[in-house]
Amino acid sequence: MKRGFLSNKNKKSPKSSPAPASDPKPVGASDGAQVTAGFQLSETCRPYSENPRIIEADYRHGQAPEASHFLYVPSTPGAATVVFIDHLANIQTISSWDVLNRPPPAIPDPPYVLEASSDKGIKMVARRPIAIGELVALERPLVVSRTDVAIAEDQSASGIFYRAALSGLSPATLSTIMALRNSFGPEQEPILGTLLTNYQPVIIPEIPHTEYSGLFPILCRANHDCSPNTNFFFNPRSFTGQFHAVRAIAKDEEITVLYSELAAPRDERRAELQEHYKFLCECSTCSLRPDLAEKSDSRRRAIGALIPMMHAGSYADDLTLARIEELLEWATEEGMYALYAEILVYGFGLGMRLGAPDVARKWSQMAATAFKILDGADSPRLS
Ligand SMILES: C[S@@+](CC[C@H](N)C(=O)[O-])C[C@H]1O[C@@H](n2cnc3c(N)ncnc32)[C@H](O)[C@@H]1O
Repeated sequence: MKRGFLSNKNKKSPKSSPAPASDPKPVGASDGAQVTAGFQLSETCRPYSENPRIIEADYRHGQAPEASHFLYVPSTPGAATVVFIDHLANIQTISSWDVLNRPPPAIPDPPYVLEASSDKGIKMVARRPIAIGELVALERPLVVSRTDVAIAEDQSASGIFYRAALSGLSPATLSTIMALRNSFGPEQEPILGTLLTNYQPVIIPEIPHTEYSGLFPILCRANHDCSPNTNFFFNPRSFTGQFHAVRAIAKDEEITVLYSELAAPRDERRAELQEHYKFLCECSTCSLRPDLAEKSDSRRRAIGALIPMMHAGSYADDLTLARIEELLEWATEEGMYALYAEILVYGFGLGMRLGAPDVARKWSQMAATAFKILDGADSPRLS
């Protein structure tokens, strides 16, 4: 899956009313607000409930269904390690989830270390060989925000909204967030710049049709590669972000993940990465010599052309099993493991349509194996 971007940059608040004239100030101590220097609830915030600890982000929205609220977990003032930013109805749903009261599972002997890189800031590196399908890293998010969160214009560019949202987190959590990389310069408010640099996509099946972004403070240290060696999967059962190795990773090899659209030619991938993450990709695929780069581009284009049909479940009349075989081979050689799995599912459908049940069965089994490698045994795609 493509990395999640916030789509809130110009999102208007649900109901606009005049901005308050004065600077933001903390609400009274009696409401239990954790106030950290520079991070405080704005004067448009007001407590909604103490346990669960929910703050209405902007009372000027009145009872608008899409008015933003903050939920802090755990509720104890000063102890929160996660903030959820969402509409009230979803916030109330989330606050009832027992999984958030349980510690996440731990990997006893994590196979990675974080190191300084010569050119990319911090990087994640394998400290021992990692097997294909191995769970590499796992952690809870510190921030989970719906991607289309409504923020009043007077609170967005100034950072008031996000300072308020983060103000209820524990000081240690806040420090962790503020130590993360911000690849945006003065063009972006610093907290939003940090979130945009590091967010990963979160799908919460219990809340369908809503996209979320999550801030995972270790996972976000992994750099991008156009043929990544891990897949990011958000596991709703444990409410954790996870990296699963999609091929064997050697000791000392950098652990990478995908930030961009895989099935796009190099120039498009680079343009997208430059725009959203402010770097020029020089991964091995982007650094191929011209003839090989052209070959890679045409293969990725061909796979990309299939995606709308895969999503629609439609099949061209002239599509053959041999063509699917060819695309599977290209996806493997291009290191596009997530798309390889999707093509297998699509090929299963084609095999059934063309009266080739043996081929269909083989691809269905291979798809199940691929999903287990990509997401682990909890993959929703295995059911
Ligand atoms: C989510 S952070 C990754 C971790 C980051 N290296 C750090 O120091 O925390 C994203 C930022 O890392 C850098 N980055 C990630 N992948 C890169 C790559 N393949 N080449 C160069 N810089 C990269 C870019 O500055 C990008 O905006």
